[in-house]
Amino acid sequence: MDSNTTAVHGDSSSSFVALRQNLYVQAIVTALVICVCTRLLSSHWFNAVKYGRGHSIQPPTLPYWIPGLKHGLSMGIDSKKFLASCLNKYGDGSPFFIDAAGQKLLILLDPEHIKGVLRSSTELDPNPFIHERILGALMGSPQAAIDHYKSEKGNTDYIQTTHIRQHTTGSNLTSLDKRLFHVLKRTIEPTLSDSGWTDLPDLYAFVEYHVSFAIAETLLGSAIVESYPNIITDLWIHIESTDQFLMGLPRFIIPKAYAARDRLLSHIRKWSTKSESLRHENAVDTKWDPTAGSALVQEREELYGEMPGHDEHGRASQVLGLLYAGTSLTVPMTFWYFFETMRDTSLHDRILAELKSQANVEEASYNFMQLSARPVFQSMHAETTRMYSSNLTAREVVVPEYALDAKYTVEQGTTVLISSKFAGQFEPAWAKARPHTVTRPLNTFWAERYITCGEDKRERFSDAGLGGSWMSFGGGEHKCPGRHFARNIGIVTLAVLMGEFECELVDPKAAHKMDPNLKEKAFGTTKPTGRIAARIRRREK
Ligand code: HEM
Repeated sequence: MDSNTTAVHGDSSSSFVALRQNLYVQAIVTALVICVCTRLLSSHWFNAVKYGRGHSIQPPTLPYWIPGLKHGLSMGIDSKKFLASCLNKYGDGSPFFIDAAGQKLLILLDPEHIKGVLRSSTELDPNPFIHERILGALMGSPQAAIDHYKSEKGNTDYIQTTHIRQHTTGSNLTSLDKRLFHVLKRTIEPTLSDSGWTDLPDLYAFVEYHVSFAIAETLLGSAIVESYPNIITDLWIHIESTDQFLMGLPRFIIPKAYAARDRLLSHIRKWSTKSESLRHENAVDTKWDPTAGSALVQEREELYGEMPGHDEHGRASQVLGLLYAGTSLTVPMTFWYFFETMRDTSLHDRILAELKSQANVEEASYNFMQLSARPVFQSMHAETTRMYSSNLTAREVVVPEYALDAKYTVEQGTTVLISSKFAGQFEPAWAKARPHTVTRPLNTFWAERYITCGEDKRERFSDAGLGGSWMSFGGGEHKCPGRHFARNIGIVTLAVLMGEFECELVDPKAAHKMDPNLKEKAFGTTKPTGRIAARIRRREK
């Protein structure tokens, strides 16, 4: 080969490489131009709808960069953070859509819109989301059970909500409180050293384990928690995988989450079958039984057992649903309820005095009914859930059109989402509804935010006027039926950790540094950002 040929080959190959590079560059530039134009156009549409006049129009969709996919990529990468960043940037009260590749989600923050939506249970229904996503995708209910919930005869939601409410109020609640108190005390006791303090290197993990265990045993009985030592670990793997299950991710992407759920469902199925045969033999204590559990779950098993699609598989998913509902938000709330009390010396002393005033020495317990009526416990619990409970309330529009206000209307099939944490931090609405509540900024914990004083100078708890702003338990017909139990779980935990034991932070200043950024995620468990060291001992009486 002569040098000329080599030169020609060299020239042509380098110009080919240059051409190819040029094509890549062109493709990248074209994609960038398309994205920038899409962003400019979608911003223009967004502003035109948001600031323009109109009647019966759809709320605007947030600006996006990628045509077709729109917000799909950001939602897929981290929906909790993406939703929070949208609310931080565009959360001035105007409704807006997020469009994840065609799946449109309407985000509300204005309390007037929120109240309207929660009141309109005929037009906006949580059940389509609950049946398909929560009971189907998250709890693994069999299709036959889901078909029954969706059928015209399936008024299961009403039945279960009424039933839970009945079992978590009045004297039934007192029985649950007492059981919980004894289980919590019993499980913590053997972990303490015989003399002096016991170190707790991670206070959150300590509270998470013991409170979850106490709730599980109170609801389901002692047999299942004893025969399945990893129940709490598996439960929290399942809870922490909620958004992946809801997105419908398959088993090969989240194998650990599916394995944990499989184990939970399999143990619950065995438990359910055993409980059923004991109940049929009339061999259970119907108030609370070590194997069959609380009256609440015994009756619930009977109720579901009579419904189509509810063999042990259908029932097990429902039991998992109850265990999940009873722990996923309650346990982190209980941690913050206790932690906020511990780190404020005057609040700590006040709460301890209240606990002592309701101690029942003969029964070695407390009058939880009285404690739960005390304004400070109620207000503190409302404040804890306002700040730390990070849940989304969901509704689906089930009528052809729903008018949010004079300007905006949404179509059938629209999913509406409300973030309790962002509603709880939306200062203009709080200031307008109850100016006194913003005497201290909403990004700080104020135990007495909901306490009012009447003419008789008596303190009262009041959430009047705050519907749509403080909505940690949702609202309307579907308002959380377990909310009284949730509050009392907090009170029982204070009675055990403060009244029966003494607990203190090793380094309160270091603990403050573990405070999470509350506006970083729109939903998901709110935990401290690192381990909080504490110590515990028996209280001298
Ligand atoms: C601090 C703890 C808790 C919080 C923040 C909480 C919050 C909520 C919220 C926001 C809803 C949706 C309400 C709506 O759509 O309007 C809900 C529903 C529900 N909660 Fe709770 N909850 C807690 C504890 C509990 C407990 C302890 C139980 C039961 C033992 C429970 C059982 C339920 C059930 C069954 C529903 C579904 C109601 C329905 O579909 O109509 N929750 N909860």
